[in-house]
Amino acid sequence: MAPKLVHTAVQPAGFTKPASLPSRAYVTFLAGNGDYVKGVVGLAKGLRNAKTAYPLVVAVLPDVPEEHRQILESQGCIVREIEPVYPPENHTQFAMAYYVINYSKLRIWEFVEYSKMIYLDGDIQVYGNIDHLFDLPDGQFYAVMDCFCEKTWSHTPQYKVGYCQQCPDKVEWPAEFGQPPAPYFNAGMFVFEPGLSTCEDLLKTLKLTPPTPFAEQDFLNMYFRDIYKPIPPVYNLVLAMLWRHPENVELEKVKVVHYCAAGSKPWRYTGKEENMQREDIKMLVKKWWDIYNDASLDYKKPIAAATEGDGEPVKMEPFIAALSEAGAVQYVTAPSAA
Ligand SMILES: O=c1ccn([C@@H]2O[C@H](COP(=O)(O)OP(=O)(O)O)[C@@H](O)[C@H]2O)c(=O)[nH]1
Ligand SMILES: OC[C@H]1O[C@H](O[C@@H]2[C@@H](O)[C@H](O)[C@@H](O)[C@H](O)[C@@H]2O)[C@H](O)[C@@H](O)[C@H]1O
Ligand SMILES: [Mn+2]
Repeated sequence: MAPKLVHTAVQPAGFTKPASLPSRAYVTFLAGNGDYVKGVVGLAKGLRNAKTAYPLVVAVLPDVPEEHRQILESQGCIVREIEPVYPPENHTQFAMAYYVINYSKLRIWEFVEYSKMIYLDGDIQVYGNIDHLFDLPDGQFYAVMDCFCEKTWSHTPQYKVGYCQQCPDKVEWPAEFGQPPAPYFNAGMFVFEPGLSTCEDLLKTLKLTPPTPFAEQDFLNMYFRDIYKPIPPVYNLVLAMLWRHPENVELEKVKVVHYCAAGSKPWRYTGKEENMQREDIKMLVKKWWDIYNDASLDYKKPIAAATEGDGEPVKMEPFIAALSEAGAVQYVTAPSAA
């Protein structure tokens, strides 16, 4: 079913897309009326800070309140409502109970006005320009490999034998277990091509696939297994890599940070959970807040170019001066951090 266009998709400045570029956009997913909207505001400002040429589309579930949608639009986001997607009836124990809502992420394959998109979780921040990923060859699914060492993986055979794809030589995959697991990606960030037939097939296949602990991440890994191409961890630093595989991380080169470790969501950070008092974690949380609170990164609505009758552009300065004197012109600022 074609996505309901709840808000007219405008090409906001700050994400100005040169006319010649093919239709590309970043896309994230927002559910509920809770605090993840802060994550998405931070992401929108981070992409602006990284000087991306492309807009940020936010796929929102119907339960995202109008106030949150307006906050996102005031930050230059293109807000698109999607229909929820639920897994088949199941008694699966998801790694996190709320993962059941994450299957709705699959709706982004319906955004066919874009030829290529980069999906980013709302708890991700972009610290360096990654627009070049849009130029990766079509027909593949690009994402960063995950790590199996966190407790969230304790249900798996690899966790039980201490095998991790991040260090395949450290613990041999036991031959009696058969083939080692195929390369497995973290579904917080990926480069993909929307397509209605792919979307239909995803949803049809989902109906026949028993849910598993990592919900849509497991499903996407199974579905795209044959065209999955790993990309370097600089494009999605799963924070646990800092203590699980520091030898695989060059923090100064990291462009994308994924605040998915327990206790690391910056807008909820208390520092109480395991690993949360690490200097690198505290630095990365501060880095996120510096962008979130930076008013210079708030979206500034472009003033529509007006022209005199003879087609000459009108000089806007005098009008702006008069309006600002009257206190009528102000830029929307991000919601308070409170
Ligand atoms: O209450 C919620 C939970 C999740 N999400 C979205 O779903 C994504 C995946 O969830 P999360 O990042 O918490 O999973 P993790 O990567 O931490 O396992 C989030 O980044 C958000 O974009 C949301 O909008 N509201
Ligand atoms: O719904 C399943 C979720 O699975 C993933 O969560 C992470 C997180 O659980 C970490 O705590 C684990 O350590 C990590 O391995 C795991 O991938 C994605 O980041 C998220 O976008 C979503 O797909
Ligand atoms: Mn995440």
